[in-house]
Amino acid sequence: MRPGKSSRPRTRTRPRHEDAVDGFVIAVDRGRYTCVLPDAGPADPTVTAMRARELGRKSVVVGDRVSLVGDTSGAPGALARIVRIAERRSVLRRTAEDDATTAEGRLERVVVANADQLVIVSALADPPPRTGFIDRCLVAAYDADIEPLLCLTKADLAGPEAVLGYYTELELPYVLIRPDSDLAALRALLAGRVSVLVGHSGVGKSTLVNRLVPEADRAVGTVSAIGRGRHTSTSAVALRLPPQPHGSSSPARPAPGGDLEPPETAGDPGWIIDTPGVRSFGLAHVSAESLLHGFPDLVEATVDCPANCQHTAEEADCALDAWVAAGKADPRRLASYRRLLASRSGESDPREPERNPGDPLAGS
Ligand SMILES: Nc1nc2c(ncn2[C@@H]2O[C@H](COP(=O)(O)OP(=O)(O)OP(=O)(O)O)[C@@H](O)[C@H]2O)c(=O)[nH]1
Ligand SMILES: [Zn+2]
Repeated sequence: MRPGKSSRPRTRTRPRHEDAVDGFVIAVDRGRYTCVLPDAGPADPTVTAMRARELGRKSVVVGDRVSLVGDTSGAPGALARIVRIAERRSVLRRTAEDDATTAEGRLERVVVANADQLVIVSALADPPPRTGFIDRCLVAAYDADIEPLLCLTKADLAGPEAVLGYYTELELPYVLIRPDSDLAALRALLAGRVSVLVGHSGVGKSTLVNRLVPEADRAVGTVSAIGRGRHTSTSAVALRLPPQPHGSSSPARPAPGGDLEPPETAGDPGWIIDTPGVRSFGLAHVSAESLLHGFPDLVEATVDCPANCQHTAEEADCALDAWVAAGKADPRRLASYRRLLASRSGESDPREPERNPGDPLAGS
């Protein structure tokens, strides 16, 4: 051993990567991972990386915090290697279907790692809001331990009363978006956080993303694409929100939906993750118990249920029926919960066309 050199043992087969740098995965495309380094500004190059073999079968998804070795210069053609994935703060999952007894239902996908917030984008008209879809998203959010935010678009076409009435008991935070609305309240709720946007085709998600991040240039009214003129993709992509002029990123007014205070963010405008391929949230990975947590307005009732109550309509003594009959929750909420319960056990529901697997880019 040469003096002056580190005495730490080095194995030839497993380098320890103490020189690794931190990266944040912003896009995944055919085995190539686009990462940003923590101190990089918007103008700095991104780093393209591949997985190191030592990761085994662990998948790397958008939102992952990783350790990078190799060429992290971001120069054209440079390729780094991902050697570690940091422990995830949250994991947003979906299955292709609801029924865990089918092959598709068992195919569980991690959509995004480390998100703080799930922004459920729903139009108030054209297409009409689908509370079944929103309820699904809420289940996925609570299951992943991610805070939901209801983002109601096309507020110029219809009022939010019906949707908000349905969620009265939940005190869901929400924002209303119209073409001319100033996005300060939404930006305040996005600041300092990583927020995932989900929504059906046509709800105005791409329009909203383009307003929030003009340089993202997401295709509007057609299939969504990553970047300018590139192939279309169904995978998620993280976009850095632009810094706001001083003062406007933390308005004094709270979100109209509740008492949610914007977090103290030291000027970090946050990140949004667009998910063009996610048109539905199959919930086969969510236990019946966790499913109920997507319905906090119903949870309390179930303490009066008989032991092992499945809470289905067939359960004669399920306390949920009395709870709703007594006016303590909206009957439509119970119906929605039971629809999800039923679809998990393989019963199809004609009222929920979003469950039909198909081409997610078909725009239907
Ligand atoms: N009236 C009204 N129309 C809107 C609003 N936001 C978006 N639109 C229109 O709604 C249509 C769909 O918008 P998109 O942004 O493409 O919707 P999307 O959710 O991204 O749907 P995909 O492109 O299929 O992913 C477009 O014609 C938009 O111009 C809004 O706030 N009000
Ligand atoms: Zn019950």
